[in-house]
Amino acid sequence: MIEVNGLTRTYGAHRAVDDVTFRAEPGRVTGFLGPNGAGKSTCMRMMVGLTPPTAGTATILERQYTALPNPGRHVGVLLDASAQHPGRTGREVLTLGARTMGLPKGRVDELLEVVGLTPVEAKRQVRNYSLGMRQRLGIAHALLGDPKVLILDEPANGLDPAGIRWMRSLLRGFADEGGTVLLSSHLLHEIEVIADDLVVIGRGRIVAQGAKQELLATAGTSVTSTDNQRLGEALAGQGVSVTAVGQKLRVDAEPIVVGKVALQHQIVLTELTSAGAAGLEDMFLQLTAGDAREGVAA
Ligand SMILES: Nc1ncnc2c1ncn2[C@@H]1O[C@H](COP(=O)(O)OP(=O)(O)OP(=O)(O)O)[C@@H](O)[C@H]1O
Repeated sequence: MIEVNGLTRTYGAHRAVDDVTFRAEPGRVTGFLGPNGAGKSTCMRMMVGLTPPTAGTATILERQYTALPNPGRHVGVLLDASAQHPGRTGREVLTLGARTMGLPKGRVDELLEVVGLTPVEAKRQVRNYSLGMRQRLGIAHALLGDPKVLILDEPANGLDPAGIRWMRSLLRGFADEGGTVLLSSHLLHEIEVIADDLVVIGRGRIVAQGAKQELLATAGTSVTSTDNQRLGEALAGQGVSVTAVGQKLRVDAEPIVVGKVALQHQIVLTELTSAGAAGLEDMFLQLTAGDAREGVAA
């Protein structure tokens, strides 16, 4: 269990993290979502004692991280996969970790196998690792002490699709055995498959949180038609809330309501679905609007 209460961090006049409160429960994967610069990493750094909070508290297994004896045996942390000493080999990194935590040497080989780093790769210096290999090494390091809690900052960064699938099943298995997982991402679709709960942060503040299924249920309907303008007006005329999202409309009503209104007004629908994850993504973009940096669309 991770409990964060009123966590705040200011840098000068800038509130990087502003009164953040949430819990990550055992047996569940909690996705910590937000656009670039929202405050995810700063929050996670405060949880593990690397950045002192301006106000508020964070406890892991009911204690502050810095008060945990042999913390690696309780909490696995991966904040920056590139933070390892580049001159050490992967095996050396894990061996050092195992020694610090008082673990048998055999644990290193076990973990290398778990994360799919081959013996040849384990002998290479970290400077020659790809980002995906560094993430695997970081996950191995986080799992080394057989912790009950995992705190992972953007662990999918640099992993290929097979790697992302592997990581998902690894974290699912960890949570299914009663572990607590908190993982951050700025990409919803990356963690929507695996997360049970979501905490959405924008400009340092929590903008939404709850069980993913409940958030999905509130995501409404996604619709496209040959005349979105008229359809939007017709729906609004019936008191239904409508938001334009790109080429689509997101409607706070069941698909059947949208279909009936379209029929009444003789508007041809080209797509009509429960918004589901796409709706959640729209919601995420709206909730964090103003935080996202606009760029040239891909
Ligand atoms: N040491 C620092 N000094 C000043 N400002 C900082 C410092 N660390 C973070 N910030 C600011 O705090 C805000 C939150 O940054 P943070 O790295 O926590 O965001 P994030 O959600 O993890 O973003 P990303 O998805 O890009 O990793 C940003 O505006 C950042 O510039």
